[in-house]
Amino acid sequence: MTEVTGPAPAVHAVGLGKSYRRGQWALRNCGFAVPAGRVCGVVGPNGAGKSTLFGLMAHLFASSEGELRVFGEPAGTPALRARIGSVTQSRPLYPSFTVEETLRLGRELNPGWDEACAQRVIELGGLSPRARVGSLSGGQRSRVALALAMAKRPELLLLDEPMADLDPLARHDLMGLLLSDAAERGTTVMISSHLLAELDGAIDHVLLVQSGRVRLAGDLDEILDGHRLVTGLADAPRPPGDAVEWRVTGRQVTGLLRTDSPVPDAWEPSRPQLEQLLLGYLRNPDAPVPSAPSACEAAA
Ligand SMILES: Nc1ncnc2c1ncn2[C@@H]1O[C@H](COP(=O)(O)OP(=O)(O)OP(=O)(O)O)[C@@H](O)[C@H]1O
Repeated sequence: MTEVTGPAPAVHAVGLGKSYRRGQWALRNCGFAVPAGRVCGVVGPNGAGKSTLFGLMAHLFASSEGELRVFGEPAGTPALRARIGSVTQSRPLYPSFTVEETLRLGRELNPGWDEACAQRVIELGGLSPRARVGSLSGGQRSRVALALAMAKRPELLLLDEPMADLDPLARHDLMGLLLSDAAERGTTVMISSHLLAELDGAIDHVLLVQSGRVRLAGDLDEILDGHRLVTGLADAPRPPGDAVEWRVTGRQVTGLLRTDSPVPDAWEPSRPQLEQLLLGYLRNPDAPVPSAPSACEAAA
């Protein structure tokens, strides 16, 4: 269980689980807390349970067990609806509406609507306001979905692979806009992506979901500081610390260790990059994980 003191976290899960079919758990016994104002990257392989977690946070469906609180309130209360903006993987939009009509709907449904923000996101992509949503490309529809979610001015922005079908320049521009906007307003952002390099430098909190478990959760700097990437010769005695993985390349060995202690002189230590850390854990689903808040049972 995660003990949390001080102001309520933006998202707090305790023993959270979701089963779509009896006996099959998409998520099980997940515990984590994301403080308000953070940009949290949600990463993990296909089928890990990320979208399920986003669905629970947005209360698209209810959990099967455990507790999920958003800003201290149980997920799904009517009051939370106005405080959460969400882009789901399916990007549900009305295909017969034009871009302009879609934004008008957003404006009418959301009291805190920020028209300038919506227009900025749309114009950055050069979209015609009169284009029908059904005639847009996947990336253009993603942009409309993102404009709706951002212009709502939510306190928590849930973005499930929002940039997946955008071209590299559009991704770069929109990520910049999203991050500067979130920093200015103190918005909590939860964003999933398979592009780990894209998250590097953008997130300050991380949630690694694998096989329905949360394997790593916490402040990104603290997690990186708690690991060492070490390089040495294959026959050198291995340094102490829990090894996430060892990889041999010729006579050289590289290890990812869970330790913040100095390593013996025979080993060249460095702080891992985000991608190196996450790939290490993803390649080694049975590697030891840091104890406590994030620990959860394997999905059945
Ligand atoms: N509506 C559903 N009905 C039944 N099973 C589902 C449903 N949605 C997801 N699942 C199952 O739950 C598990 C987690 O799926 P989820 O979509 O949450 O993974 P994900 O991490 O978002 O994957 P991806 O990276 O491919 O988007 C998978 O085994 C999936 O088959």
